[in-house]
Amino acid sequence: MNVEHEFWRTPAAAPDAAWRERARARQDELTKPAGSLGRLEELAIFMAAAQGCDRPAVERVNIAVFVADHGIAAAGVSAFPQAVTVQMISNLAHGGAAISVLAKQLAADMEIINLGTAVAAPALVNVRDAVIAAGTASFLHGPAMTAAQYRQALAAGRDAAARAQAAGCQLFIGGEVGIANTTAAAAVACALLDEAPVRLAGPGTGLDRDGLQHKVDVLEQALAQHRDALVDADAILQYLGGFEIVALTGAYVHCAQQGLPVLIDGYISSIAALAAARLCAGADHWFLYGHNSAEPGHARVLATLAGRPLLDLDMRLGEGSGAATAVPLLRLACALHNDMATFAEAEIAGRCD
Ligand SMILES: O=C(O)c1ccc[n+]([C@@H]2O[C@H](COP(=O)([O-])O)[C@@H](O)[C@H]2O)c1
Ligand SMILES: Cc1cc2nc[nH]c2cc1C
Repeated sequence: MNVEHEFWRTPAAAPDAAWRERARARQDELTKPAGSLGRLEELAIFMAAAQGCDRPAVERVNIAVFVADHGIAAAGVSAFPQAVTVQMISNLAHGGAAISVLAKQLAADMEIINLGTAVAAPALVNVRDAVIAAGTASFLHGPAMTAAQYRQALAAGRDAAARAQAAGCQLFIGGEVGIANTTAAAAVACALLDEAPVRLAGPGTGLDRDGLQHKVDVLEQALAQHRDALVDADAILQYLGGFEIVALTGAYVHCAQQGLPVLIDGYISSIAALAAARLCAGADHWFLYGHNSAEPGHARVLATLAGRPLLDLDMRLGEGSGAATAVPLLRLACALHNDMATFAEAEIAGRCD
């Protein structure tokens, strides 16, 4: 591996403490009892520190949806057939996917990035071709991807984040689609957290009880088989991850290194965020968490990241949909911070003490 090009090893600096303190002082001057806007105050303070300014904004949002297939799908671990992944590329491109609708409502820029499906996707003008292979290999039979493919997937994510930043984006959202990716993500999380599959695997797209038991069995078998190889986060992602999971990881690392705040989506995205924090010291300082996924293992992953999701709507779709749904809250938090009158401006009496 060429050490010079291992961008994911460079630590991320923390958001600016001086701007954070200035924003906190402003919040205390606004016409409300201090702290009465609760976490909306914290959100605005975070954005002011992240953007290094006293009037933060979340108008320009970029959503990058990474799509890839998974060899582990052949083990029967999803409620849906693998063909859905490639079919969803067309749906995303034609505006029919949930995230397409949300992106339009938010006036967000959306990129669809094809990292490789079992059946090749049709060429579509608004789908970026970043195909690495026709999906990963099954991690029941060997590593999910080669070391070269791992680096390629990280770089695909980094490049998407770099394009977003070059376009002036103020908030980055990563989304994913990939049948069976809750199994790959669970495998990565089990290895990173040294947890048993029964604690982190869930129904995904809708497995029944027997289906979930089979998924747990598959995960136990794979983790036992690769135990000696899973020496660090790089090996864990290479052996057990998926192209879209690794691309999300690369995108989050780059955002953090460039000081671009990220709104993390659900189960798969949060596991990529955990991996990013393991690869790149300080990356998680730049992460906000959009929602609490209904996938049961999500809470355990968020607890490790000390992430407090903004919404709890029983969503479990992926695509970036939970994060996108939380964007209006961030916008409102910034509007309150920027536009409310201070006590002095409104000539309102302050606290008695
Ligand atoms: O993001 C989540 O919390 C989430 C939870 C469950 C399922 N998903 C989506 O469902 C797909 C994976 O589910 P599965 O059952 O095929 O592993 C994949 O396309 C994900 O985007 C996403
Ligand atoms: C239809 C469908 C849409 C999705 N979007 C993300 N994961 C998905 C899984 C399915 C099955």
